[in-house]
Amino acid sequence: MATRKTRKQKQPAPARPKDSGRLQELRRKIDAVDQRLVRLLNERAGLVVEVGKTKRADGTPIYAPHREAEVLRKVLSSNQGPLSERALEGIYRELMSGSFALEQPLRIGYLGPPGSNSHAAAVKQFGSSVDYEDLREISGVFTEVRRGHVNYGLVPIENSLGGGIVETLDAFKANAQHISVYGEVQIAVHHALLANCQPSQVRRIHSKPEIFQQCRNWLSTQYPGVELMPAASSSRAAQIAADECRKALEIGAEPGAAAIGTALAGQLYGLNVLFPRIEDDPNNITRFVIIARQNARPTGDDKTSLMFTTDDKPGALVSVLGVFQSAGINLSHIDKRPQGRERWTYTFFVDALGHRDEPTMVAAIEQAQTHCRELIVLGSYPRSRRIL
Ligand SMILES: O=C(O)C(=O)C[C@]1(C(=O)O)C=C[C@@H](O)C=C1
Repeated sequence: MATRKTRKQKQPAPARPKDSGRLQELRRKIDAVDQRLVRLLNERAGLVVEVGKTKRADGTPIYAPHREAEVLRKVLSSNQGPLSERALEGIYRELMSGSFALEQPLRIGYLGPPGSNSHAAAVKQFGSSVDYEDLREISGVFTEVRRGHVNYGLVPIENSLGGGIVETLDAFKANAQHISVYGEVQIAVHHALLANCQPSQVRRIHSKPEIFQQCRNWLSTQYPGVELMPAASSSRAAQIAADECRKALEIGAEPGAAAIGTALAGQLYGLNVLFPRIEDDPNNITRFVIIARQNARPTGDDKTSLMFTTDDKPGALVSVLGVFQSAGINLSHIDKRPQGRERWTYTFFVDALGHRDEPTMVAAIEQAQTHCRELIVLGSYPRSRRIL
């Protein structure tokens, strides 16, 4: 019997509700504004091209944090809304990222691989029009800046929960004569538990030691006794955990490896987010510094980072700090690392509010030096007040 082909009836496409006349009119207006915006953006870009020529002719650094701070201050203070400050700042950061491409392409080194918190901070600060180089160690970021293989580097310096990042402080000790702090960036940091197994199957968690510290309470409640494996960065930890899972599956074993890292690292290396936001403090912030081979100019709202070792005598540290107190200079950060050559002597790291070119700061540094074996100004740079 001949089968009768049932002919598919062509269904009429569901009627799309027509945009109202009002919506069409508003969109026409937006299109007209966009045309004006593009003209204005290119007028700005034309000026930036000229700035680039001038800078290249006289050797002025292309990235100018003091000028960026000024641009953002002026733009944000003239903003009457309804656009939020955050949205406007994001637009301007991306605009200035585009400026680098017009003036001279920039290369930024950070602690990788991609998907790390350093990567997130670098992209928030430098936008999408620069080149990035992911480096394996914090010390490697210093080396590459020093050698000129990258124009700038971005390294974590302290976390609001866990304190100082020892590798960065030690790298400053090793490179202080050649590297300047050129800027700072603060970002909100959220950690996720990433794995390819059920939560109850996790046997081993990889991450950066500082991150274990930032999730200490959560880990001790959820995973007491689980093996914590240190890695150079959280994104490296995600790569390692993903590799271990793959190998376990290949031999038919249970994939018990997990990592603590960003949700982006999970996506990049093929791990699921088992638990998001496991940091003990929901307002977890990490401060990064931008390192360079040049000094940043004053803006009127700056910080100066200093590194010093004191004389081995009672009250030496108090004397140094007292100099800043007497000068009315606020200190926003203090940290210490073993000095390395003599036991129980320390290298101190201090951030003072003000620029190294300001007369009160010049005098205070000179006076502080009299109480130190060695004092090095690591750099002055615009103070960052916003969390990106
Ligand atoms: O004014 C400069 O020095 C510029 O290079 C221009 C510009 C900008 O787009 O406004 C771009 C990059 C700098 O870091 C600062 C500002």
